[in-house]
Amino acid sequence: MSKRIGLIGSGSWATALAKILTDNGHHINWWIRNEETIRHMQSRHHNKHYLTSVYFDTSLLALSSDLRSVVESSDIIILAVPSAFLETVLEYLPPATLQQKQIVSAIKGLVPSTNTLINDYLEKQFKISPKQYFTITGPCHAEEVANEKLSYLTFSGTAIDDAQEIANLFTTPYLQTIVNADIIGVQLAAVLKNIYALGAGIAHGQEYGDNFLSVYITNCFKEMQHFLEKYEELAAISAGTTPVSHNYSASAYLGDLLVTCYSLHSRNRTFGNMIGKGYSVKAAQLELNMIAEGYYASKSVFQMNKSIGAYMPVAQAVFSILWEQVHPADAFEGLEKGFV
Ligand SMILES: NC(=O)C1=CN([C@@H]2O[C@H](COP(=O)(O)OP(=O)(O)OC[C@H]3O[C@@H](n4cnc5c(N)ncnc54)[C@H](O)[C@@H]3O)[C@@H](O)[C@H]2O)C=CC1
Ligand SMILES: O=C(CO)COP(=O)(O)O
Repeated sequence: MSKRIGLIGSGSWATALAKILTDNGHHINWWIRNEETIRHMQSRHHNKHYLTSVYFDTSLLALSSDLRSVVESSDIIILAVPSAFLETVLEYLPPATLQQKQIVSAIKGLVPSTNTLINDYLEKQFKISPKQYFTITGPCHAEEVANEKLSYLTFSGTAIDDAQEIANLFTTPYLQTIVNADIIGVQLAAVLKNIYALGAGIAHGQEYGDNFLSVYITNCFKEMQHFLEKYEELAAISAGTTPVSHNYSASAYLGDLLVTCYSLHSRNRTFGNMIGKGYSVKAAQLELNMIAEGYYASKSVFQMNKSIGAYMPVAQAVFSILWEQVHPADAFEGLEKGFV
């Protein structure tokens, strides 16, 4: 019997994932927070707020604002809400309801209140074991999925056969899937690239050009590797093992950094661009009306890095602009001389 799929969230990414799954003929139990969005989807067959051009075969959708019933009627639970809302969304869900389920995080962020990876949060709060946990990462903007532009997603899980089975649900003519066991590395790479893309937007807003941007991204990539190496060194010391290495040239690493820094679809880049042009954080958030994960991530990574001790001048500069009111021109001037 095929596994029942539950999707949690109704922003751009959840809507894109629902399109991919329903294009493959899969039925989805879909948790949508807002009853009005559900009614609109039922009567007009699309999400009135996100990816409005995507129309659904609603006979494949069981829409509900009751999270517990969606979870209880599904075997695979896909989390696709912004990291900042994850704790509130799951707040009243009894941990027992998630047992025996496969949990797939499509979130590119850390839990901001504790600066933890999603798998660590789920293990602590819901006793989700590493074998139950999977991630979806890779360079893929929801808007291009809506237009069926060929894209690649990476499915990671320590239970590699299960990760492959989950990836197969998503493989379509416009979506290729890649599978690996690297859940920690791909999550951290996704968190960091959001910070760097936000910084790329700031640089653009400050009127730096393409030449600078390429040097900026090169240095961000180095910084990402350095952070991950230090992170793995510490993890290995505490586990008494040898450090894990990552395939940094894979598309979930370099590819996602590039697309998010360059693409005009990127919310992080757009948000940064406004900051670079002089908007306040509040004004940029209101104007964007979507979530730029890099805003929260810059603070979480700054705090995490107090114990990791990686040399991260770019992430530090983005943090100082967003959270310490340092002027973008001053922060970027500080970076200019150090780039290689
Ligand atoms: N949009 C994209 O192309 C991609 C997004 N992602 C990741 O997917 C995750 C979700 O992002 P998007 O769907 O793009 O976000 P979005 O900005 O498109 O949607 C925001 C969602 O948050 C919900 N929301 C707003 N306030 C809330 C609250 N107080 N409590 C609970 N929910 C609330 C909104 O209803 C909406 O469903 C993020 O971690 C993002 O990094 C990953 C890959 C691609
Ligand atoms: O993760 C993404 C592309 O791979 C989406 O990035 P943004 O959140 O910046 O739009």
